[in-house]
Amino acid sequence: MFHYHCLNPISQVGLDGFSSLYVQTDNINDADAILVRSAAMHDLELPENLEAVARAGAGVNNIPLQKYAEQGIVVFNTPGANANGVKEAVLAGLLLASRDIVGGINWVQSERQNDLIAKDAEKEKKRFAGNEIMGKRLGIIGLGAIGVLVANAAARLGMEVYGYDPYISVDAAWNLSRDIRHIKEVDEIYRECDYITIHVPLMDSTRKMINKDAIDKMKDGVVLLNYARDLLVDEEAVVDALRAGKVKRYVSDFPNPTTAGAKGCIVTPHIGASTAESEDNCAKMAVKELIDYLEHGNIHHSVNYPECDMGICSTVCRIAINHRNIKNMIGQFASVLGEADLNIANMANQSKGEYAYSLFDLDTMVTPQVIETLKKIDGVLKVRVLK
Ligand SMILES: NC(=O)C1=CN([C@@H]2O[C@H](COP(=O)(O)OP(=O)(O)OC[C@H]3O[C@@H](n4cnc5c(N)ncnc54)[C@H](O)[C@@H]3O)[C@@H](O)[C@H]2O)C=CC1
Ligand SMILES: O=C(O)C(=O)COP(=O)(O)O
Repeated sequence: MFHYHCLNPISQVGLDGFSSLYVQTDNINDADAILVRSAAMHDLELPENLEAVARAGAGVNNIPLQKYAEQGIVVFNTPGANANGVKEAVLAGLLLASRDIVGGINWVQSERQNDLIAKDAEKEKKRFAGNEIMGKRLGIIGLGAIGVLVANAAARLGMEVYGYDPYISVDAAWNLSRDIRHIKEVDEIYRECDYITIHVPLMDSTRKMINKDAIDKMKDGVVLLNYARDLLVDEEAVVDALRAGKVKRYVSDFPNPTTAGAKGCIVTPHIGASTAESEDNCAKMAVKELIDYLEHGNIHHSVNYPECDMGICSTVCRIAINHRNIKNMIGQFASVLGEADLNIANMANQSKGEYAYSLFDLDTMVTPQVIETLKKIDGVLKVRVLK
């Protein structure tokens, strides 16, 4: 029996993927697994039995990945599962920044008692006039799951799309329309584009990457869109640039005291992935990842441990070991198992950065003493026995 705890509301369609082996608990301290969306986990006291965390979404800046890896806790996310939801929100952002749709709607609301509204609308509408996006140049920084969808959709709407991503994955490159211009220096995006949208993860290396220097290089009247994370942008600098007329509009999905209400900012309350479809997709993928890890020890889409898959165990038992990526670990595991007269039928070992993961399928049941010996090896962070 496994217990899971939800730190945020998680779509029931996804949770229905858990079998009767799983019970939802309100007490986080009972949890073997946690499902989370954007709740901040940095200061959270960790439950003792916690094996895994699944982020039903893409961004993992709310989770202390290294600290969890140190404790052998595998953190998953759900790559691409909410990308279409965000893509559609970005398309809305492009249009909201180009046409004063919100101003127009507000005017109609304010005039709702006016019997002459139809006639007055024809007089007033020039105040809400805008421009079209067709033919304009859109720069996309970050061509992952979301950036690629935005690029292809914008190209289909007639925009000239420039894409920049020095670390683009092979899959993303295959999915990118051939109409997208491959940009190798981000400055070219700053220099040439009428609209710039950012789709990179928040990490130390990307924090405030859109700063005053970058804005100074941009075209006058540029529109910036940020559906990724507010901390990627120096928003004080953006507000100054809006005041100076350098930036025309800043569209963001992350309200904070700097941007909420600031002139020229169009801010939504982090709703990029808040669609029924995205919420269901993320929850379904997260639940699948947890089940495969808790029951079979397989790791898919982890952000702090390597991919590792040995399918379903067809021998007597499987041992899963989370450990440091240092030399002679496999040698030590094999000698402990050999000395205990246990034959390794199948094994896998994968590493990612400082951490590694090993699976051993054995022909005989392992004893608690052998598990204790494995746990004592320097560099071992967690040992589990699975059937
Ligand atoms: N507003 C919302 O509700 C949502 C926001 N997000 C945010 O969007 C971000 C991106 O999401 P996905 O596209 O799904 O992630 P992804 O991991 O598929 O793509 C990120 C891309 O950024 C690229 N990248 C990393 N550093 C870069 C740099 N310095 N310059 C250019 N490219 C760089 C990577 O190579 C990768 O291709 C997430 O990390 C999250 O913060 C994601 C989903 C929903
Ligand atoms: O997936 C992401 O990175 C998001 O920002 C979506 O966050 P949410 O699940 O809507 O709280």
